[in-house]
Amino acid sequence: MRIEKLAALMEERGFNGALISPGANFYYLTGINIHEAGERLTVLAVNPDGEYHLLAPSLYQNVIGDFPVTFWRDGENPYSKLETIMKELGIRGKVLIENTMRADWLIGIFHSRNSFDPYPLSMLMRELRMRKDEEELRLMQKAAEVVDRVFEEILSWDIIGMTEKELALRIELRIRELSDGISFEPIVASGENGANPHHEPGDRRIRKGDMVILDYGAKWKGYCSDITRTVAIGKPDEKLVEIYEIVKEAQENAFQAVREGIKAKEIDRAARETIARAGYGEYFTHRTGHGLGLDVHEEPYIGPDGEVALERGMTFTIEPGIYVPGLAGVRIEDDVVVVGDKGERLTKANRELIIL
Ligand SMILES: CSCC[C@H](N)C(=O)N1CCC[C@H]1C(=O)O
Repeated sequence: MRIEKLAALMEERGFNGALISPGANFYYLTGINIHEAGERLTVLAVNPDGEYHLLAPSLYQNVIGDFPVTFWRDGENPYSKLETIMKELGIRGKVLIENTMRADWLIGIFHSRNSFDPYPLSMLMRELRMRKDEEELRLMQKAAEVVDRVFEEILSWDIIGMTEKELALRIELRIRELSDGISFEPIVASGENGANPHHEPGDRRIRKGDMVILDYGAKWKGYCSDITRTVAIGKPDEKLVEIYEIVKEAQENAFQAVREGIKAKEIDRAARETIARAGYGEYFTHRTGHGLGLDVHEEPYIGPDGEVALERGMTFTIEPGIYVPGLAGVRIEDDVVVVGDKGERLTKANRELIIL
């Protein structure tokens, strides 16, 4: 069981407990999906002996099932109940805290039981979650198939004249129809807006001569996919074709570098050197990729500082880009898994320059 694996690591590293709020780690450890806990305190407490107990709001009574739990009702003070749970499990001293726990919960916990020294839970969870097992890979493959299918469908839509917002909404709707939901809000960046890698779709209408970056992802039973393709609207300018081909080559070179044992930064280097050699180094303004799983951004990060040595079952994106202010952006992204002496693409949509 995953909670036992966490407890064993806690014991080995000298931690006396862990406090885990809803999110990817909580779901990974319990299989329970707490949707929208919001301000209502919800915490899983685990000790190094492998004992655990959940504190949850009573409105989740019908979601939690057969799990050791104390419920609290609106109007009660949940912090004193959590204090009791922590005392019973002997949680004090070096305690791991979910990195994304809300600050108001943290403050409440500190005030009711301040006898602990906090450490980020990610220190241990990254070791458990970075390598995916067969079942996780199967779910990630399903999430990847959804985004490949959506790309095929986009190619048949009449997108000239649509605003970025309209196209993003249509992509989101289609992802939601085919999967358990989006892994992040789709990015549609047309023309000069493409120079912002995280552009928020706006009212600009897609028109002839544009390069359009489409970056979106689906979720399948919690697991994420994340794909980017850049398409041309009408015959593109020669410079844009040149940029497209450089990004495609950088993405391929990084993919070819994937193998067990190599450090993440070597994958980044393969992409970065390709773009720098072509004279566009200053226009590649982000890391080459990021780990992918229950979170859309997780370890291992594929950047110039990536010291993680790749292992079989690790999953991440490879997504170099070139962003020229005032002109356009091009990014090509696939989801990849390490399978031994090579990588395998989970996303397989056409990477050639497509002119719509
Ligand atoms: C979660 S929003 C961004 C999704 C996108 N695919 C992405 O991860 N990136 C776009 C530019 C770089 C990269 C990132 O590291 O944010």
